[in-house]
Amino acid sequence: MKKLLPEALTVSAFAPYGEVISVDAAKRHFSINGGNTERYHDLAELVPGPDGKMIVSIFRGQPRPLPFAIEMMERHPLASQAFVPLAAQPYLVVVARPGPAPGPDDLRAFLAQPGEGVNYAPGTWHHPLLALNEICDFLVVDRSGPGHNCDETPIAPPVLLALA
Ligand SMILES: NC(=O)N[C@@H](O)C(=O)O
Ligand code: NI
Repeated sequence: MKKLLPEALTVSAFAPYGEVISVDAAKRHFSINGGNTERYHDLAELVPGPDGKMIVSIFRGQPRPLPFAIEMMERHPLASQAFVPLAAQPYLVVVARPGPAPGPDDLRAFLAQPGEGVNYAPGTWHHPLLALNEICDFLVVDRSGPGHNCDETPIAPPVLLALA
């Protein structure tokens, strides 16, 4: 089974798939509230899609055992989907570029640190939430609206996601 090792999550590396949501990723930040607060501004392109609206949810993810077989990927063709970790644990992100269904060689993995969120652009292939180490909560911003917004595809043969 092909092994997939994660790389560090950076703005440039993740650019084909969406945005990184973090203080360090901010293009613009400025002081507000009389100097009490710094605003890290406009971090992600939220796309609700046709007749949709963006909603905020919390996903409580069970930790995934590693190594973990990546057997499927999904995409949301109509809208973006953002995950922001609320726990002090790293997590894994496995993605492939928007477009035709990916094969085992098209996958990339990133190790996201606490404080680093991701926003999947519409159509970005990704594996469902991959929490690590303990039950972790994530704030999720994604679409509510009519129509089909989740395609799944098998990854065959599966790819073995590991940290080393
Ligand atoms: N099903 C669902 O809402 N979650 C997935 O889209 C995911 O990316 O975890
Ligand atoms: Ni998803």
